[in-house]
Amino acid sequence: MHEILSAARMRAADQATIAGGIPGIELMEAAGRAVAEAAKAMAPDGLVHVLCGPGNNGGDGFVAARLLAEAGRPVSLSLLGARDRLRGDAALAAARWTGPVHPAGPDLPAAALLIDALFGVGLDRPIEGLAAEIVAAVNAAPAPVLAVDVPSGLDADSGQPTGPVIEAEATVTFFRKKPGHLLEPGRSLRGTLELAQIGIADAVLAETGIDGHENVPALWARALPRLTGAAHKYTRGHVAVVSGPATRTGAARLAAGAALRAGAGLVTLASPGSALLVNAAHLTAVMLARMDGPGDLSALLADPRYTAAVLGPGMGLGPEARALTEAALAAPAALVLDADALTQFADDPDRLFSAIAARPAPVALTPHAGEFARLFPDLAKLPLKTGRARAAAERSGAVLVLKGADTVIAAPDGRLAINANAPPWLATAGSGDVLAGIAGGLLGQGMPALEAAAAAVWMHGAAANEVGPGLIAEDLAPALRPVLATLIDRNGRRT
Ligand SMILES: NC(=O)C1=CN([C@@H]2O[C@H](COP(=O)(O)OP(=O)(O)OC[C@H]3O[C@@H](n4cnc5c(N)ncnc54)[C@H](OP(=O)(O)O)[C@@H]3O)[C@@H](O)[C@H]2O)[C@@H](O)CC1
Ligand SMILES: Nc1ncnc2c1ncn2[C@@H]1O[C@H](COP(=O)(O)OP(=O)(O)O)[C@@H](O)[C@H]1O
Ligand SMILES: [K+]
Repeated sequence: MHEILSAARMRAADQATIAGGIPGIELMEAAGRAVAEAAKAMAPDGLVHVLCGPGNNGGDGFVAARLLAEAGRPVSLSLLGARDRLRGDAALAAARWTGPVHPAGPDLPAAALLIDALFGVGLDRPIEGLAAEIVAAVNAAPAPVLAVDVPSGLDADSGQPTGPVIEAEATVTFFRKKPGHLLEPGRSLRGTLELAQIGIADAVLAETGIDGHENVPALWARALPRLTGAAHKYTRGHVAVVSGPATRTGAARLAAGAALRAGAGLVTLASPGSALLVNAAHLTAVMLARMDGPGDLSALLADPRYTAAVLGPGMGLGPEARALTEAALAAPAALVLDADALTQFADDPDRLFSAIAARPAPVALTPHAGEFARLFPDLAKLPLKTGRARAAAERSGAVLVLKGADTVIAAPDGRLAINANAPPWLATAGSGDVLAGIAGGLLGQGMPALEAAAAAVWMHGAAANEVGPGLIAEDLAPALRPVLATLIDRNGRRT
C-alpha cells in the first residue's frame, strides 16, 4: 500500500485493469462510492455541492453525487463544460445522475461541503478563465472542500500547483498515493488523505512499475539493528563525530548525542585541541578524543571498531576542513556527510563522487536544497524533487537525503522514499545536525545505507511529533526513546 505511482503509471494501472476485464465504469463507481462515504463522514448533514470537470475526475463526482442523493442527502451539482462533451466512463456516470446539472460558475450555493471533482491526474496545463474563477470561489467559500484524487490544479507528480489550485480539507485518492500527495506544497494543499481501493489488483504494479515508496517503518523495520541479550557496546557500533572549532561545537554535539540515542554502542567526538575544553564541559556519555588535523583523524578511524563517522555539522570550510573530510573518505567506516562537508566540495564535486566510488563502505549525503544546488547545480534545475534526488544518488554513488519539509531519500540503484511525517516545527536551528547523528548511529550499527537513512528521517519526524510545537533541536534525541519503543520491544526484538 505504500508504493507511489505517478499520474502516467496510475493511468497504466487503470488501463491494465480495464484490459484485464474490469469495466472502467466499475472502477469509477467504486471511486465515487469512496468519495461519497468520505463526504458523509465530513459533513453528516446539510447540502453537498459537487463541482464536476470535463474528464473522468468529473465522472467520479457524478457517481458520488448520485450515491449521496440515493442516501437521502441534499445534493446539487454543477459541470464545467458541456454535458454532451463528456466521453466514455464520465458520460456513463453522468447518464446515471438524474438530478439537475447546473453550469459551473463562481456563484456557489451555501453548502455544508464542496466536492472538488474538477480535474484529477489528467490536468495537463494551468487552470484559466472560468475554471480559475471557480477555484478562487471554492477557496473563498466557508464550506470545507473534499478533493477527488488530487486538489484540482495540483500536479500529481511534482506536488506543485500548475496555476490556481484548490485548497482541500481532505482528499480521497485511489489505489496508490501519487508523489504530489507527499511532496510540498501538495501535501499541505490536499489536507488529510484517504486511500481507497477501487478494484485494481496489486499485481498490476508488476506491470506498471512504481515511482518509489512513502517512507514508513514497513520499508526498513526488518533492517533495524537487532539487539540480543549477548549485545555489548562494541557489537552496537562505534561512531565518530567530527567537531568544529572552539566557537562552533554545538552542532557536532547534537549529532553525537543523537547517534548515541539511536543505539550506537559508543560515540566519540573527535575534537580539535582548541575545542577540547568546551566540548568536555558539555559531554557525559559521549566520549572525547583529541584530533588535530587529517593525520589524527585517519589514525583514529583506522581502528576498525569505528563503524561510522559523521562530518559536516559546524565543521567549517577551507582547506583544513576539507582535508578532514578527505581523510574520512579514505577510512573504512560508513560515512554521513552533511552541511559543510558537502559545501567543501562545491568547487569539485567529482572529486567527492570518485572518492565515494573508491570506498567499500556506504556514504549518506544529507543536503538541504541549498547544499544540493552547490554539489549538483545542473540537477537542481530538474522539475521533480524525486528526479533530483534519484539522479544525484546515481551520480554520487551515495544514498542521497534531500531534506526539506518533504525529505526525499534515494539510493544509487533507483530505490526512493518520500517522507511525509515531519512537522513544520522541525524547521529550527540544529535539527539537521540531529538527523545526521541519527543516520550515523544507525549506519554504525550496520544497517544498510538506504534503510538507515530512511529510518533516520522517519524517526526524526516522529521524534519531532513527540515533542510538538516549541521544539528545539536539543529536544529531539530524548524524544527518540518513545519512538524507538514503537519499533523495538523490551526484548530487543523489532515489533
Ligand atoms: N477509468 C479510469 O481511468 C478511472 C479514472 N478515475 C478518475 O479519473 C481521473 C483522471 O481522468 P482523466 O484522465 O479523464 O482526466 P481529468 O483529471 O478528469 O482531467 C482531464 C480533463 O480535463 C481537461 N483539462 C485538463 N487540464 C485542463 C485545464 N487546465 N483546463 C481545462 N481543462 C483541462 C481535459 O480535456 P482537454 O481540454 O485537454 O481535451 C480532460 O477533459 C482520475 O484523477 C480519477 O479521478 C477514477 O474514476 C478511476 C477510474
Ligand atoms: N517545514 C518543515 N517541515 C518539516 N521538516 C522540516 C521543515 N523544514 C525543515 N525541516 C527538516 O528540518 C531539518 C533541517 O535541517 P537543515 O536544513 O540542515 O538545518 P540545520 O542546519 O539548521 O540543522 C531537516 O531534517 C529538514 O528535513
Ligand atoms: K479534483
